[in-house]
Amino acid sequence: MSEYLSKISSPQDLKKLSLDELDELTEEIRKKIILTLSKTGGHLASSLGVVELTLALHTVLDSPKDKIIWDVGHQAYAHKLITGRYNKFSSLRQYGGLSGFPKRSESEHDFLDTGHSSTSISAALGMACAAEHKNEDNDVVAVIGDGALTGGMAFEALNHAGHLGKDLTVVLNDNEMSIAENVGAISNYLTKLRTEPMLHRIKEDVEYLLNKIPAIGGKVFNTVDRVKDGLKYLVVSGVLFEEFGFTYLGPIDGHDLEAVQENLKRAKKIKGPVLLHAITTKGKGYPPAKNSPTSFHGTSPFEIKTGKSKRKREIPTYTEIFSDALLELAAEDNDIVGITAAMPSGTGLNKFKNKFPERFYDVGIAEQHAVTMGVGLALSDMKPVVTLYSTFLQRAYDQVVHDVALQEAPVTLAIDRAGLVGKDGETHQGVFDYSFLRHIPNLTIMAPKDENELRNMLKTAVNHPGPTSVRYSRGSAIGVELDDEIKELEIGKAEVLREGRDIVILAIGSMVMPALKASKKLADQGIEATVVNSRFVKPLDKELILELSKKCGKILTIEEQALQGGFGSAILEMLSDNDLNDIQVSRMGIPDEFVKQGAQDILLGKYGLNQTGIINRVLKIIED
Ligand SMILES: Cc1ncc(C[n+]2csc(CCOP(=O)(O)OP(=O)(O)O)c2C)c(N)n1
Ligand SMILES: CC(=O)[C@@H](O)[C@H](O)COP(=O)(O)O
Ligand SMILES: [Mg+2]
Repeated sequence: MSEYLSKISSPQDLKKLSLDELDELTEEIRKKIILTLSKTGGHLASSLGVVELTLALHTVLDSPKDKIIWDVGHQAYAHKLITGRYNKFSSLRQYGGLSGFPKRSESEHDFLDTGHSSTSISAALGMACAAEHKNEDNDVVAVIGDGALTGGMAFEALNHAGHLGKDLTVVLNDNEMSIAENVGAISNYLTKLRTEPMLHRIKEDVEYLLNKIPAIGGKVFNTVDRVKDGLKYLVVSGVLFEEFGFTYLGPIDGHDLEAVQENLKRAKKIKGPVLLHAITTKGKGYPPAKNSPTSFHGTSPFEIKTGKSKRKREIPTYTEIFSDALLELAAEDNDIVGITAAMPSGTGLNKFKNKFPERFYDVGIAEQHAVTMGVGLALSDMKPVVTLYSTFLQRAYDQVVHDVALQEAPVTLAIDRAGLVGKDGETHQGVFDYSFLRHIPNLTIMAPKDENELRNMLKTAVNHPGPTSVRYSRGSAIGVELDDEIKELEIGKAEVLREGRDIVILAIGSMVMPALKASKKLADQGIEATVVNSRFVKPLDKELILELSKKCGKILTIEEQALQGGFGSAILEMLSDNDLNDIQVSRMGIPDEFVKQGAQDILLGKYGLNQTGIINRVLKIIED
């Protein structure tokens, strides 16, 4: 029974509660999050880890006057619950419901729409600068995780914030985890800060004593300063952050509400940027999530008692097919290297990591670096497979242009979660990759119709002498039986799956099978469609497509991608370039809008990208 939580409609209500009452509230918040996510799924472990931090922030600060920016935003469920969204919380991540991330359109307490990592310090700095320009007296706090701190953008922002010296607080929520184990030198450095408390004690004691020495003239003062400076290097303190121009506070126990409150108050008083290092536990309060934070980072619905997932999947996912195919290819080819940007489980590279640890690289949340590191490997005769979600590849656009394509480096971009990803919503839909890759010279762009073709495309890609990309969907593949052998495909060759006189359907990737099924139903109504599995967005099978277009005169293109600049646009361009402007072309895909959250099948249905939608569209074209 909720005693406090249901009555909290804004952070102001929190301020009326005593510490003991706030403590009880943390329990209620955790229960509510666990209960809701057991039904909806979502980012459980991260959210459970910041409950005290959230209450401390909202009791010390005065939101919405003061601004709290959550990095990535996947940990902001407690924030949502106490900022007027308690009653809507069961709609979390559902179609039409509350977003799983902060959304400015949802609340006056959300200041930045997030989902992608490492943006918080930059945005917070911009807001701190704006406050100064406008003579406004408000605090700005960025809350960033240790994983998000591996992103280059976070360091660009620290660098600049320290230089500007504006009042800004960065709360570093250090739970020693990204989605998987956190990686890199910064992560090791944070471990030192956490694990050498003796050295902190010494530093604090000596500083205290030095401050007691009366400042008789500049000489002693300078000596004291120099000793203190030297001390920073002697002991492990937050020296790295201090060198960036920040005052370092911590490390503190991020679950000790009072300690966090006190340190936030201290930070408010300090001039210039402050970094408050809070140690938290991912999954706190729910043993299955605490024991297995990676599985409960983003979870599907689960049984509360055991933590067991309720999802039943009989057909393997495309990610699993990719993961096994890569293992098979790498077993025969020592040059194949796997790269992930902090998503070894999500991309299926975990298996590769276990089997070929010496050929596996987790670069942290650093997509740009992942791509250009791949270039270095490729230009040194290795065969890198850079495995990224479509939405996160957006981060590395220039690296693909300038480093991969310009030098024709044989890098394979394995683009997972391409198309509609579902409940993560706008920030994560992978619907732009054809558009931002298609115009880049030298790149070969493929998308498979089923699992066998994914395997074949992967082999084609790793053995191709130039840059390639293969994109595949989130979730289950088609369920076809796997061929004994993985075969290379001829670059730029499409496949005619069915011949018919009334219309030519040019489908690509995930849209091929629905188009084929639709064509069979249409045949029952006397409409005969040619169905082409286009396979390549670049190079297109020009000869085949021009021939079919001239013969039939009616084309329908179908893709799980933005229509602007996508596969259908490529067909239009090709027809126009060949003076075939009288061919009737219709295009199915995602219109010029950001795709909201919801289950994948709901979203596909909304845009007509399923069997029924295709049938309706063909009927309309034929009737017109
Ligand atoms: C640019 C980008 N790459 C990858 C991701 C996927 N991702 C989401 S959360 C996360 C880990 C974040 O770790 P941390 O900041 O420490 O937060 P925690 O979950 O530990 O609280 C990753 C890799 C992302 N959101 N954005
Ligand atoms: C917040 C974030 O970016 C990831 O946790 C993402 O939600 C993972 O998506 P998948 O569930 O598709 O792996
Ligand atoms: Mg973390």
